[in-house]
Amino acid sequence: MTDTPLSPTEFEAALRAKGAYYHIHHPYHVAMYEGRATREQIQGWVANRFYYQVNIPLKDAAILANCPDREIRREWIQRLLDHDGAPGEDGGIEAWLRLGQAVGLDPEQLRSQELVLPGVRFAVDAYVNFARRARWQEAASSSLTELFAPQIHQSRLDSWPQHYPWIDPAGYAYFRTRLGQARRDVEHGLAITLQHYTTREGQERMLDILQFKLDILWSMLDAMSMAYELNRPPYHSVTDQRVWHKGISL
Ligand SMILES: O=C(O)c1cc(C(=O)O)c2c(n1)C(=O)C(=O)c1cc(C(=O)O)[nH]c1-2
Repeated sequence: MTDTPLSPTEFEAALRAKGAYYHIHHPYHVAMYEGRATREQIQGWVANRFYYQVNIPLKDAAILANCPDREIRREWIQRLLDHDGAPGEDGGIEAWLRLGQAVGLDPEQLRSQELVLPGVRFAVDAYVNFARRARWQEAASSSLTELFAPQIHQSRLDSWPQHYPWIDPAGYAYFRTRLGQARRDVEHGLAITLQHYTTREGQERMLDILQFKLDILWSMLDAMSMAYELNRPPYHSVTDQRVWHKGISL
């Protein structure tokens, strides 16, 4: 491997090239987008993704906790407010609960996490734990899968209403709100990343970190494919009960 660092333009292009592995290309996502998903598959996705939603603020709080730079914290804290809601306002988690209702799920069932598959839980937990332990710049840059997120939110807004008339359109507000929030997050995350990784070794490491994050998103959908497409949820060969753990609080 050469030691010559990539220029900021080349480095950004290398990051964007990782979009080839974004979960927008996962067969589970493609099926949802193309209108081939069943009601149970959509509900399973919404219920499992809820675990990602509730963990994003924990992940961002971990980044804040590790970051000594006040200017960065002042901007980063917006991400917590986006999901948790500023005082007196609803945030993304409430919006996701409304998406749940729109697809026929009871908010209490989402909150109970009883549908969250172990594979999804482990993948999301890996993201939060990485943010707790990594240098804040590395954890911040791992959010850059959001480079590709506006396109995936837009794909749902464009295709779901026509394919799934049974979904209450009020549920789509989350995707619409994220279009702008993700673009703003990316601007900040990209600025931190381009400034922090100036050696070739560092840049290669960052590309590995981005792949780790892509693996998390892909693995979540793999677990959902097993459960809801192949009808092989955990322990399917021994029971049809959801016996798996629902999170161990420490
Ligand atoms: O629906 C999606 O496919 C998707 C993907 C991602 C992502 O790429 O990590 C995020 C989101 N949505 C999202 O809604 C969101 O708030 C979010 C925060 C982050 C992050 O890493 O900090 N990713 C994502």
